[in-house]
Amino acid sequence: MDQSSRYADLSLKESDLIAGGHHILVAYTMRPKAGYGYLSAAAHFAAESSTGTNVEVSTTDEFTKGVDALVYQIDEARGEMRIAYPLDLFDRNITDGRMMMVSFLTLAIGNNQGMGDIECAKMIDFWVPPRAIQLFDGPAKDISDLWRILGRPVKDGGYIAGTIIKPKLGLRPEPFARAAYEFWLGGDFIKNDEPQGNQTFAPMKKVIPLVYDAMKRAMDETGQAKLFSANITADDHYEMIARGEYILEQFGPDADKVAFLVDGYVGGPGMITTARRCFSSQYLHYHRAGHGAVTSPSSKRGYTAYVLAKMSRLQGASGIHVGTMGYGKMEGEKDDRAIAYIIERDSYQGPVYHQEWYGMKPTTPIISGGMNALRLPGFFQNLGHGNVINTAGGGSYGHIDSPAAGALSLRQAYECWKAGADPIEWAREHREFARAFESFPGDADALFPGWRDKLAGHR
Ligand SMILES: O=C(COP(=O)(O)O)[C@H](O)[C@H](O)COP(=O)(O)O
Ligand SMILES: [Mg+2]
Repeated sequence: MDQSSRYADLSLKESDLIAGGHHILVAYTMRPKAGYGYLSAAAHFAAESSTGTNVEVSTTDEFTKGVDALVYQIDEARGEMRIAYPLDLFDRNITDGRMMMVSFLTLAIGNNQGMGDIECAKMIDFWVPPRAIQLFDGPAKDISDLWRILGRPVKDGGYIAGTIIKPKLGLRPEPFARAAYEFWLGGDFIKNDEPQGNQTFAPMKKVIPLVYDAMKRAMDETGQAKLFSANITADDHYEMIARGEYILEQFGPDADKVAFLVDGYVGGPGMITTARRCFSSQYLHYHRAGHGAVTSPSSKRGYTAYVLAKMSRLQGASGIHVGTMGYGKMEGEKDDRAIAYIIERDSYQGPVYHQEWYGMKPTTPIISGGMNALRLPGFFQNLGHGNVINTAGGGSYGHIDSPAAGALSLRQAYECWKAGADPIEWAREHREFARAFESFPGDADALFPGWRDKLAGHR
């Protein structure tokens, strides 16, 4: 059945839809299966994503048609379509009338992901009107809160040197806390790796008091504040709250130095909102492990990493992983910069839509995955600034001198970029940075050919 007379209106102008502010606009790449026309497949997609199904139903009335999603633009040659979703389609809380991300996802990237006449469809951008910006929580805390705790300027407070406790699993409580202490002697921020929680060999109620003790000792030793991002991910929201409350109680007077990490892609929007609303005084760290299943450029379905990051700001993530833009170990490209810019700026032209955030707090880009001091100067050069959290697990615990030296090498790498200095020259004056060349010789050879000769006598 061709539904294009009802679910498509190619005379609609995007500028009018934006000026009206009554729709969420979504851009997809889409290919129909062989034998299906582009517009009729797109219209069926819009029907399944809003009011319709594959046949006409007798219960439809005139009001129903007013909340149809409408295909307003197609480009068959490029395989792209754009759909306008009326705001009224989206579910609202009974408690406070607010919008929820899960409703956006069930419509805009729900049943339409498995349709018989659609070969593949992937969301590449979306635009939310001012009213929807008002109705999503947005972040409660942002990087300025961390800078304040660290005693830095609250604007452009700069690079936060972080790590992930490694090995990923298999440390018992004492070695875990020791690993934390050793990094904090040189760095600012430690996160649980995303699967670390309450394993039987490292029970949270043993680990957390030891981590707090390690933090206090590191703060005494260095005279600096330290930050810990604790994983409270759990299927059951009561369990998440129990973990969060336990951790805050244990950190007592230093509870402001605790962030909560949530595995938000595998856990879903409900987990993020549980953390956002139950612990609105804590920095909310969105870990996106698993996202590659839908965001990878090799995946022709799902949504992009840009879309994931943009959604996380609406949901209220204080920070989200944005990849390493080709400088680390995970998939990524230099122009993944957009993923950082859309969450940290108040106004940004994305791949399709220009978004205004109307003062919604920013979400920090968290740079993680195979990073070390040698890879950082190029990374900052590409991004154009260093106001990020960087967590380097292997890059810290893989430093041949110590985790503290690993942490210092990261900070020195930031300072090298900030000074506009040549990394080899910088290494002559900065020992921990120089020793990163010895620690990661494969990277050193690839990034700084001839480094051995140039640094000879300075190591
Ligand atoms: O544990 C790590 C990195 O460890 P290491 O520093 O040892 O590589 C993170 O889970 C990934 O970086 C995910 O980040 P992203 O979602 O940005 O890819
Ligand atoms: Mg990890």
